[in-house]
Amino acid sequence: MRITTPNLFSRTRTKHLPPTRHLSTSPPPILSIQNATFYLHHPSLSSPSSPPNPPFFPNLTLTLPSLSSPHQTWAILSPSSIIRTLFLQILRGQHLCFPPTARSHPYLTSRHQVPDTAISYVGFNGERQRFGGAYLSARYESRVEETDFSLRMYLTGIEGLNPGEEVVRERTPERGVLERVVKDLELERFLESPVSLLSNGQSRRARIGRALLAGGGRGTEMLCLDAPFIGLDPFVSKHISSVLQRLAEANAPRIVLSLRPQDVIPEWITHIVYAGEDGKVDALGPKEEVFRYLKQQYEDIEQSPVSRQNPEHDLDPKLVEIREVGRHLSEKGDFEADPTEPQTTSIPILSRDGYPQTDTSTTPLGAPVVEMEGVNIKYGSTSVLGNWTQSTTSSGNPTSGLWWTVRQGQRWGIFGPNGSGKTTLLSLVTSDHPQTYSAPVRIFQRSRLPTPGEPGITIFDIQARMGHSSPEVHALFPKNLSVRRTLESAWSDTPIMKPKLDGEAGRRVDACLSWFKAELNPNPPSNSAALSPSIEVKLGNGNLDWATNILFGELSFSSQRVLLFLRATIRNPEIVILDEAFSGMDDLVRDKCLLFLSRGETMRLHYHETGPRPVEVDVEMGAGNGDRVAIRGLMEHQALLVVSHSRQEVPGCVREWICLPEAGMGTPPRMGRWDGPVELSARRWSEVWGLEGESSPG
Ligand SMILES: Nc1ncnc2c1ncn2[C@@H]1O[C@H](COP(=O)(O)OP(=O)(O)OP(=O)(O)O)[C@@H](O)[C@H]1O
Repeated sequence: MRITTPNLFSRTRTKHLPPTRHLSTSPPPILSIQNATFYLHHPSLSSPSSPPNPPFFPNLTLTLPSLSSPHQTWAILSPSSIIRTLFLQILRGQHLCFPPTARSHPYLTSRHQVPDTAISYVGFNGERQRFGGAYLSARYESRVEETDFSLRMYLTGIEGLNPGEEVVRERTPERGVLERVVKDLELERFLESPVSLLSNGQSRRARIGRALLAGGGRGTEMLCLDAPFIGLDPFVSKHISSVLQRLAEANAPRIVLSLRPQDVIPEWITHIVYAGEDGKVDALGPKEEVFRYLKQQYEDIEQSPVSRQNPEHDLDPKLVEIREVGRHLSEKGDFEADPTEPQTTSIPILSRDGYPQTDTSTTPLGAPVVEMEGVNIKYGSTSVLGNWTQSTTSSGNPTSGLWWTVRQGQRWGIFGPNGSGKTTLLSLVTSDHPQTYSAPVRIFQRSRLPTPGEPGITIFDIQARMGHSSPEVHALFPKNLSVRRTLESAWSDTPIMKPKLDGEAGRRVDACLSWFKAELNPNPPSNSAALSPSIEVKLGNGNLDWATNILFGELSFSSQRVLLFLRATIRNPEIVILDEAFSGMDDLVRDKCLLFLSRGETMRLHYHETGPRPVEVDVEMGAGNGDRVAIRGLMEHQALLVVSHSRQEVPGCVREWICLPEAGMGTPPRMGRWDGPVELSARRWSEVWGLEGESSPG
């Protein structure tokens, strides 16, 4: 049974909080929205057979000043990536506004500018693709194509081979502007390098720099940055935040950010718009006021008599949302929630993927699947991985290069600052890196080159025994494969080759599609919420035709990430590599994937009054479900390698960790072992970053 608390959210009208006074001599606002509602398609064209076309931000009233005292800098805070992006797009004049005159850009109009060019948007989905989309192996070729453009060319937008004089004049930044932006973003040493070589963190900074320099650095009045801190290490995040603060406070340009509830909200953000998953703005105004409102909502839910009397029942989705947002904000110290009465419950605390605070269980370790014995990866004279001496467990003596062994049954977290070599390390495991041939690396106990009495292992052997999801795989994945074919491609050598499927493979594909249909089917039938996936599978009710008709490229970014995560894990391969695999997913979707990674179809997350809790599916369905389970999660013969910059995205099963040093430091990597899931202990995360005793870096 589902409990709703109708009165809690009866205030569906936006909470408008007191406005800041504008200077009497102020120029007109840069954006004015007066009681407007937005649509993706014209509402009069909607028919019962057309895709859903809900109104967004209904009856929104919002004014962004072009200049104000005290200074205002706005951010949109939402748990939904789609809503965050839509909001920023709406600021730029995109999407249909009703009534059409309700949205205007008076400041731009007074200067004969148009939002399309004067307001820039920088999103961070599919970054690699925009950098030329070379496959990962191409990134490591020692000779880069001469036509590959340099970071300097990318930043100015002068990328063609023979740009016209006018283009060059228009795009060349004023003297000193390029140098300042490059210095601020710490990109000086990469200026003449091909952009295809940049790490994820470096390319993120490059994209911000390019937006700042658009039109020669003269044209951008406002810069909308969509979740700019995803994928950045805590130190780079701090640095970029201070650069943005300086720009925002100088109005050069004005900055609007989108933020996830778990992001550190920069101190210099003064105003917030909070919009829920349903696309409605619940509150907007000065940050402190919005926090006060969210805190009140959060505490109302925590103390709601309706849900307290029924702690074992699922909560209404809106309550789940506010509760999750409130939990993130109070954990980060954005507000201090009043302690609720302790719950008398005998249920032990578990991470969202079902691991206890201190985990005493042991997974038997099997054979080594990755062995690195003194790896040092260099380009010319610059070493990017392994430029250190390290004590090895075998000899105990300091030896040069990276020494690292991964065994079956181990779950590793690979951490380190942006540019420290995490992706390079994984490219040696997947054998995408050409130096895998010469470096002392053994995969599945074999080298790439033959050794006396033993043939070398081929790339097809290696990749058939691995599942891999990463931003690079995502950027290059063929967009025209159907949802079903995407999953089936786990059984083929390359995504476009015909997969070799058997009955078991088909059963697994169907199980994933049923379990994740809410996340993967953008046009669910109206009655689809009635049954939980496990019950639907049991009853054989699930019609999965949609998965053959919908293409990978038609899904949202978050759903594409879900699909690639499933493709990496569906076969239970010997090595699973999840490189930033959960970044860009919305919180609740990510939690569902994390639980599926470890427990497959055997557990489901329930959102109770006492918080989200994984429960055995057998309990939900009655005993006897065991024989119907096609996917049970990670198994003993598998090794897991995870790269993430965000604690929330690290699976609860990860125990071993390695933290690579900042490039050029010459210090060895630090390694350790956690005694439980990192989700339940900020101390464990601080340990990785060498910050014990300090507040958690995120
Ligand atoms: N072919 C190449 N030539 C020169 N330098 C390269 C090449 N390929 C990668 N690099 C450099 O190697 C360093 C390590 O990059 P890598 O992508 O492995 O870092 P990372 O730890 O994964 O970073 P992030 O967290 O930002 O994703 C970076 O400074 C990158 O610019």
